[in-house]
Amino acid sequence: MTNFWDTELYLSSDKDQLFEQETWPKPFTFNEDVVRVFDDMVSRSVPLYKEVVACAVQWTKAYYQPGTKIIDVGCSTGTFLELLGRFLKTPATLVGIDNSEPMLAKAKEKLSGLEDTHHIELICESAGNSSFENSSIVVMNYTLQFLPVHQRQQVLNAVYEGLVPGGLLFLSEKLRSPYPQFQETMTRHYEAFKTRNGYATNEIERKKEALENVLIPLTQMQQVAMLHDSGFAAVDSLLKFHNFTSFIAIK
Ligand SMILES: Nc1ncnc2c1ncn2[C@@H]1O[C@H](C[S@+](CC[C@H]([NH3+])C(=O)[O-])CC(=O)[O-])[C@@H](O)[C@H]1O
Ligand SMILES: O=C(O)C(=O)Cc1ccccc1
Repeated sequence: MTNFWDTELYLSSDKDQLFEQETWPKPFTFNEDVVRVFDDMVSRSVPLYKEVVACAVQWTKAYYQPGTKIIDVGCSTGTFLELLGRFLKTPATLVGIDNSEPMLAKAKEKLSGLEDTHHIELICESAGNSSFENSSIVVMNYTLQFLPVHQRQQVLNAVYEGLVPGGLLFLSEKLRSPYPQFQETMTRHYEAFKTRNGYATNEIERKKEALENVLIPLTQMQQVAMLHDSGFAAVDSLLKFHNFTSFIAIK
């Protein structure tokens, strides 16, 4: 098998040209049009996307406890679960949760090759209603940021409650700096990253408007405080590029 760090993610979608067209999703939502281009959109819009997914796999392999569940909240098209399923040798129960039906339809297709090895469950529900019972791994990459701010603590509380002792939460979020000057510079550098990845200025501006009040970033201090308040004692950050950060938290 290919060396882990040389392996490619299983990405399959059309090119993201949504915000170049006459109409675009405003407010932003994960509808069929977005799902059709999602893998290209996420990999060109999230800094270090491949590295984050790969790190989530490595940490999952390090903290997985046989007989428990591995849950990906906001699993989208199943990219993390697919990479994990290929590299996790012990048969496991892999659970993908997402509230977008078209995302899960895509995930089902992507994960179909792993059904002989792993037990796969795809659940269409809002993370606010999910149970995390008997899980040793909960991955939540760029999903909490889409929940209303007042619901986030309750979801993290439920994750903490559901994890078995020694269990891991791997959380990635788009954050904002509490210092306006840093926030402004970070945004500029993030937009330059999108430009380098082929997005035109009007695409960047339109998407920014569409995401207003939909993707609500917290500061790192607010996010870490929420993790501690839900019960996690050990919380650390693992990767950060501009305003995108990944955290690990152990029960
Ligand atoms: N309340 C909710 N409940 C459940 N799912 C939700 C909710 N709100 C949004 N979603 C789902 O969360 C996912 C967010 S994308 C995650 C990327 C993935 N983790 C990846 O690593 O490829 C990140 C991004 O698009 O920036 C989408 O699939 C939504 O349908
Ligand atoms: O924050 C942004 O500007 C993004 O484009 C991140 C993102 C990536 C994929 C779907 C929605 C938001």
